[in-house]
Amino acid sequence: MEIAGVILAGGQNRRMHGQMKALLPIGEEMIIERQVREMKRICQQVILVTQQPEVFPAWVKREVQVIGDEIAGCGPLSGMDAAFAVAATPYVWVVACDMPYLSAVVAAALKQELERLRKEAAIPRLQGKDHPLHGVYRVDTGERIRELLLRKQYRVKELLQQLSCAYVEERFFAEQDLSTRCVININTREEYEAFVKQGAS
Ligand SMILES: Nc1nc2c(ncn2[C@@H]2O[C@H](COP(=O)(O)OP(=O)(O)OP(=O)(O)O)[C@@H](O)[C@H]2O)c(=O)[nH]1
Repeated sequence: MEIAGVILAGGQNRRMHGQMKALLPIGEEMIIERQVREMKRICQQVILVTQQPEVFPAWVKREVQVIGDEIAGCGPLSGMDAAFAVAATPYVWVVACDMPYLSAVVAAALKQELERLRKEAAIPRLQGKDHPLHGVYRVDTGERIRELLLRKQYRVKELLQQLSCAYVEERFFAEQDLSTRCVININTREEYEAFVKQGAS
């Protein structure tokens, strides 16, 4: 598939009172376990970008490449910048560490769409909202990310404006029988508790 998976886990988890969201259990597994398993279905390389490698269990360090931000703490673009620099594939699938339902099937479809339309990124756009943190990018867009960081432009929205993007909407998901729940993320304790209560699996 020529694609690397990137899990961004360098945020401050403020809305979760500092608790690392990647380690939250959903059903039998932690989110990170589900994510690594799902990414390995299509990715030759899986990269975890975090400033807190010590909180992750030892198996994570065996299974994935753990790196830190180079330009630290400026939001998701910091993690993307570091990961794109070490990715050894032409494409990169980026996710946030708080997405339990990320989908390899969706990522593969995004990559195909990106190639078909000869774009630089393929981004889900659902109910009018863009989801760059379940997006597929050409790895050479890393240069643009670095430039943005050096100009102190830290918004992912800014990156999307600079790239030629294929925006993939509900119709695409429906036509290919893909679930849109891949973009769900958990930001707060309340959201997490609601998730567990409804018996999320
Ligand atoms: N590597 C890296 N990842 C980041 C950084 N900032 C945010 N992220 C990740 O990007 C994703 C989206 O981040 P947010 O939800 O905006 O921030 P958060 O830290 O998770 O949560 P809050 O502090 O509650 O806003 C999460 O997976 C974060 O871990 C950063 O500076 N570096």
